[in-house]
Amino acid sequence: MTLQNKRLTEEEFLKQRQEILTHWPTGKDVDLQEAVDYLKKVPEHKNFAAKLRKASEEGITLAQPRAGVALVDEHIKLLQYLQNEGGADLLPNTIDSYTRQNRYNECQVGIEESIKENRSMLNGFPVVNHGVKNCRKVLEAVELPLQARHGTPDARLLTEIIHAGGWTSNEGGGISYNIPYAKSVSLEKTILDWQYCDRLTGMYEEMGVEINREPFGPLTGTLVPPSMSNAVAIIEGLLAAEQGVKNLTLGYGQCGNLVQDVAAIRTLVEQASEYFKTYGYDIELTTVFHQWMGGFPADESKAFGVISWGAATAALAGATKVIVKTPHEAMGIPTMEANAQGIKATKQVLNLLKGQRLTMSKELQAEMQLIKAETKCILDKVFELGKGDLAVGTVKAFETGVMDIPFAPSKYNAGKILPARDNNGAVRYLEFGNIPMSKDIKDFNRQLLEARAKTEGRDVSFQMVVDDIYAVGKGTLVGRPE
Ligand SMILES: CC[C@H]1O[C@@H](n2cnc3c(N)ncnc32)[C@H](O)[C@@H]1O
Repeated sequence: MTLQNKRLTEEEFLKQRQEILTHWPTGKDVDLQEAVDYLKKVPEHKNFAAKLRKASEEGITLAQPRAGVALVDEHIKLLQYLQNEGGADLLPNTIDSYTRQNRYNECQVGIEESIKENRSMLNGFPVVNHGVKNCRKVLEAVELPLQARHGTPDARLLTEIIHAGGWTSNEGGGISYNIPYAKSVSLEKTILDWQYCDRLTGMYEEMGVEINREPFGPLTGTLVPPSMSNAVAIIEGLLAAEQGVKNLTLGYGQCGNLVQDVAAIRTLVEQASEYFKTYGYDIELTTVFHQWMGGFPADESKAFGVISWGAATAALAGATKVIVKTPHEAMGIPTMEANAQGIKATKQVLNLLKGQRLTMSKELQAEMQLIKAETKCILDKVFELGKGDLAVGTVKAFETGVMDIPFAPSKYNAGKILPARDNNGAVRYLEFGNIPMSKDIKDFNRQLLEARAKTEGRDVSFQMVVDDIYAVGKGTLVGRPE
């Protein structure tokens, strides 16, 4: 398959499908028509796209945790607890790391060990090994829509199984589930593989089943400048739309400065809508705001402060959905109770702020214009590199460092970009690498960092980046010198 941003033909799709469904025995239980018939019987209140639409119309922000354990019955108990005790509005199925690397044999070992040890020996739900019937068992045990949340470069079999299993949303994308999640998986391969996943979604839509797609907004979750993360989100949205996806949630990871975060969400909606219109895609667009994805304070009370700030920002931005963190974030996988506490704290704030929005101001306007201009610089270059083909342009953009994600493990990422916070905690570009920003944008970013340097009595330097990475965990937003 040559890479191009063009809808897969049925022949190209079915040829891949035949092979993909043999990658694990559970693939043989996937039958597209039977799956459509099952999905059409899923009640509306358990359809992810429908619930997002309702929230968007009502102007409310939904709360969704992350959660996943090795065994089906324990996973069901966990999700029921997060639904009933936590008050979650949407439910996740966080998938384990072996599944994300297509290492299903090791999942099998993890499942057996979990049974033996009577505790989860995997860091998520091994959905491919559990298969369609168990996905349906999970769906039928809860009263909320289900989504797969993972980090899978090749998610073709996973996507086939989750949707046949009645789950009506899938997170991920060819960039966002490669660059932050893999070291040596080619970007061309993951874009091709995610075109398959999006084409399958498009086929369900054409057969009358609504399926939501959610590119992974936060990327490395470490000081990613809003314009870089918005550029990735818009590209993955456009690539998905070309394959027939209709219902998209574009996302963004909280940086911490209120005006910048609200500007990022508002600009994401505006700019993505402009591109969908330009390229003739009729998309139902919603947004997801991820509570702080960087280092967390170990102290649980302080962690609740970070969680609540993320909830407040999501509400004031008017995001359709907020992804919830837990007071165990600094430790690792949360207990069921801690996970529920994160949701309850979040919903308390969402309810207190219901109907409130950050009003327009000259600062907010200026930040939106800056993010829009920076994002346009990046996307214009991507289209130019691809000679109009977005998929080809994206691969070339990463090869040349035009697109560059801070602190990404992938060897296909240039890693020349360096972000740091300005004096108000907004994330700025300290080093641009080969990112093609205009001179006035570069000067403006520099100016803001110089202002911080002056306040702190030190030079703009890499030390600022290091200080900012540890700051939130140590209790501040900006990493001031000690
Ligand atoms: C994207 C990274 C986030 O996913 C969270 N996470 C990963 N696996 C699980 C899991 N199995 N249960 C709950 N939270 C999880 C992790 O704590 C981090 O906040």
